Amino acid sequence: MGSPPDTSKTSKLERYNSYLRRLNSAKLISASSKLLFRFTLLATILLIVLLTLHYPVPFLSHSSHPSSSSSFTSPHRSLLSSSLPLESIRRSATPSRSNGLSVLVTGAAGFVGTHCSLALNKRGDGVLGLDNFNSHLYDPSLKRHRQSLLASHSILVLDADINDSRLLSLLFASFPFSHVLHLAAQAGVRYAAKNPHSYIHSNVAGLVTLFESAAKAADPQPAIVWASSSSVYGLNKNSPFSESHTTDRPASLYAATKKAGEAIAHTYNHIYGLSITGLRFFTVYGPMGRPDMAYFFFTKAILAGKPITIFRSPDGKDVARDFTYIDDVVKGCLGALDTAKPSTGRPGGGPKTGPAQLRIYNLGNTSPVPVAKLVSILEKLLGTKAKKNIITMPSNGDVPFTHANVSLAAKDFGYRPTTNLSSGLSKFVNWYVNYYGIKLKTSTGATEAA
Ligand SMILES: O=C(O)[C@H]1O[C@H](OP(=O)(O)OP(=O)(O)OC[C@H]2O[C@@H](n3ccc(=O)[nH]c3=O)[C@H](O)[C@@H]2O)[C@H](O)[C@@H](O)[C@H]1O
Repeated sequence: MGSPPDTSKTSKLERYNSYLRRLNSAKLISASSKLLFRFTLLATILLIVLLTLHYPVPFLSHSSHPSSSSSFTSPHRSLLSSSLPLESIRRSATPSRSNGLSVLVTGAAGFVGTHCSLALNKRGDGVLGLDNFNSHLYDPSLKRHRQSLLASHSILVLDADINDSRLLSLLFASFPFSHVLHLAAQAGVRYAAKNPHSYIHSNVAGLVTLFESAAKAADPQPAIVWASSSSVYGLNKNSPFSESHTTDRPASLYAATKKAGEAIAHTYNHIYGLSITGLRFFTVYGPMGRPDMAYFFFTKAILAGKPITIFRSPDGKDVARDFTYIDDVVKGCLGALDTAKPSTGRPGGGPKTGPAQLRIYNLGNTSPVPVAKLVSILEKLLGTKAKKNIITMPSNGDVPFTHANVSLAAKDFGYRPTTNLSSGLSKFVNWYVNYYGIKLKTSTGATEAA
């Protein structure tokens, strides 16, 4: 019998060949992954270049723009850090008086935002404004007008949404704001039934974005004063409304989002030590006001000879509001800013060093006036009779009356409203006829367009 063939050499050879095959395929894989990596890198760079060319950063500063709008369905693109006008921001936000505040005002081209920004600037505080100039409630050309007015006082208003967390973080990281006056919000009680998600977007998501950025990106953390609303009292029957009353029966989604905001404020105060003050505004009116509010569109309709609808409560009583003049509200906002204590959180959202201030105040006029009376004041001021259509208040989120007790704000920062509805509306009408170029023929006669 012959000896079995010697296979040890052939199997060694096979093992060596298989090793070479593995090595080659590994090289192939590595070469192709390198190629893939380079290709991906190149494609990404190309994409970035293309995006930058096609979508230039939307930035508006002191210029007046005809009509740009944004909404929660098409949020603003974030401002890139390289395109932030840091020098203009610094100039606008730096106080001109010693120990002045440096305030980031959100909603600065809004009604209350504009008046507060002007008042802060007048006394030497620094102001940087943000506004998204949306067209939800009224034609944003009035917001552009307010922006131009602010620009004439060297106050910069950036075209930006409070949901832009990247921008907010950049701003907080770039400038040490001592305070935030947060007035950007989706306002309007009845509009909430038409566009509910805009309220969630601004009053809930936007508020969280602001608190997050202030808590985690700012060093030092600013103190925050923000706009809540009298509407949180909802169907509360105790009058006058006091901060100690329960607010668990909101009548509109608007009210519910403001109430949610107060709860969210509590959380950020508790966890991150943000100093937060909520101000419950009571139907604020005056020059440069909101065209969607009753006193404003009643004026327009009366002058045009068109009918107006006046609501009566379901029990047949007059509907009444604690109408509050803008200058009084501005004094309240400044008082709240001046008495706000610093936040106690550590930069980067670290644990707070101790409890921080958490406050809520009513800012009202303390004397409710029936809507029918407001109309009769307007009739006198405009010299024209209104065509009135009186109906029972539809179930649209409205409440029958509001009435503020302001003793807490009076005690803590000397808040004392001084303007009654007649003199406040007189100032509004003067502004209105000037702004829209309307001539009142005589003090008691008819009116005509200029
Ligand atoms: O304090 C607030 O928290 C809110 O104030 C404001 O809400 P309101 O008090 O509802 O003001 P506004 O619409 O001017 O109606 C005034 C009166 O006219 C009555 N009203 C209204 C419309 C109409 O066609 N007829 C009518 O009688 C109506 O029934 C009411 O009695 C802000 O808009 C809101 O954003 C929020 O800040």
